[in-house]
Amino acid sequence: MKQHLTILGATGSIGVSTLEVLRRHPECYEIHALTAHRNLLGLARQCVDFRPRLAVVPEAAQLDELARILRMLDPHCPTVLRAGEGALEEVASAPEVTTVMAAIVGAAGLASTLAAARSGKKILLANKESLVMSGPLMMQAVVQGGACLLPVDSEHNAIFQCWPKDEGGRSGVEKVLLTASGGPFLNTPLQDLVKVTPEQACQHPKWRMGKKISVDSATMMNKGLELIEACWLFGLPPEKVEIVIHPQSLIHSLVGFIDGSFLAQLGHTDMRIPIAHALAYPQRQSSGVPLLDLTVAGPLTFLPLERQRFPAVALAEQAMQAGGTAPALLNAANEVAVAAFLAGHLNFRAITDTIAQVLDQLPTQACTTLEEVMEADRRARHSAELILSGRNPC
Ligand SMILES: NC(=O)C1=CN([C@@H]2O[C@H](COP(=O)(O)OP(=O)(O)OC[C@H]3O[C@@H](n4cnc5c(N)ncnc54)[C@H](OP(=O)(O)O)[C@@H]3O)[C@@H](O)[C@H]2O)C=CC1
Ligand SMILES: CC(=O)[C@@H](O)[C@H](O)COP(=O)(O)O
Ligand SMILES: [Mn+2]
Repeated sequence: MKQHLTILGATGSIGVSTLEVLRRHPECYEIHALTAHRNLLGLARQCVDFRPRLAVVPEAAQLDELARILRMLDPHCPTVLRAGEGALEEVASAPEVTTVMAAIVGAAGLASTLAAARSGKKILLANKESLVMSGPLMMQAVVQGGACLLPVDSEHNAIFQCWPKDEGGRSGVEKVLLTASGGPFLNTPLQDLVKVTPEQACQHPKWRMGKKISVDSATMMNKGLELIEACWLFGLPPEKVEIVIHPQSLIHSLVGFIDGSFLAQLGHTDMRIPIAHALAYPQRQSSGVPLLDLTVAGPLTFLPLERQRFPAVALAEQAMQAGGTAPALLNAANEVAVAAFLAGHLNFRAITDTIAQVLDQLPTQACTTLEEVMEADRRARHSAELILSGRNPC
């Protein structure tokens, strides 16, 4: 039976890789909807190529321009255009949709991912921020909605592939080893980190990704978010998730067992592998990526995490331990600080300093609803913006 897909964030790095995998298997997939934010030309081209039933943008004011571009590229394209926040949730939960690729970046993806969970979809989760912000709420929505949450993030997809398949689902697991490349500044002298540029921070040594996640990899907030993501996906306390630096990024993560075995997943640094895996699960399908030739891969090296260089990891661990709104505050402060860094308004080191200040200033509260999570998100953004504008937040 064909899967009917909505791709949230179709114009991004993950969205484009997803479409490349789908193109290989036209007999298996039908595209219900593609969504984008600013890249209207990219979205229109995808509509011409893939003929989704719907194309969605966040703002009604963008619709005329999108329609004009689409008419110019292909006057006969049958895709219907929609706009508005509600439209994202609608295409994530429509009854005819079986599968949702959650690949919007940041908190903007939360409501639509949650809608997919509540309506029982197969969710391919790239948008880690939505799970970080709303852990218990999202996991409860998955269970109550009868959804199937499959990790696409390369590390979590690797862990999922190595995870025991017994009934309870965790027999004999001692810990999880989350591999980290170390990012572009693994060997940069610490005193030089204040002057690194957004261009340098976005030059990830192993992966081509969107700008926000690239900066997160450089500060290693990406690994902090992934630690929280792993705790929710696999039901682990943070102390069972260990981060190890693996600069080659060929082992995507490992599961360690009480008998002394490690299971690891290896492959090229190409997101089509975890995307193809999650799409076809529990079957396998070709991704377009060949197997790694181990005789030419070179040595695989591992180093302990240098905590002084990457203070973001401790901030994420503290937020996970604190629970409640703390991970949402962490995520929102990070999004504001990364955007300020990318805009040239903040030095690289000040990203984590800003997040630490926000977490110090705002109390952690219990939260059980989407509205409470979004309120925490708003408070942290406000607080971070006041800090960045040099005013004293109250
Ligand atoms: N890239 C990768 O290899 C990996 C990414 N991830 C995660 O996947 C997610 C996507 O990352 P990536 O593809 O790199 O990011 P990109 O920046 O490349 O793409 C982001 C996508 O989200 C859309 N978008 C951005 N803001 C909004 C908004 N406010 N409302 C609706 N849509 C929006 C963008 O639209 P437009 O382009 O039209 O503006 C684009 O389609 C992130 O959560 C990231 O952490 C996880 C593992 C690996
Ligand atoms: C491809 C992927 O999953 C990214 O999250 C990647 O892991 C980033 O690399 P590092 O965060 O390890 O630098
Ligand atoms: Mn990852």
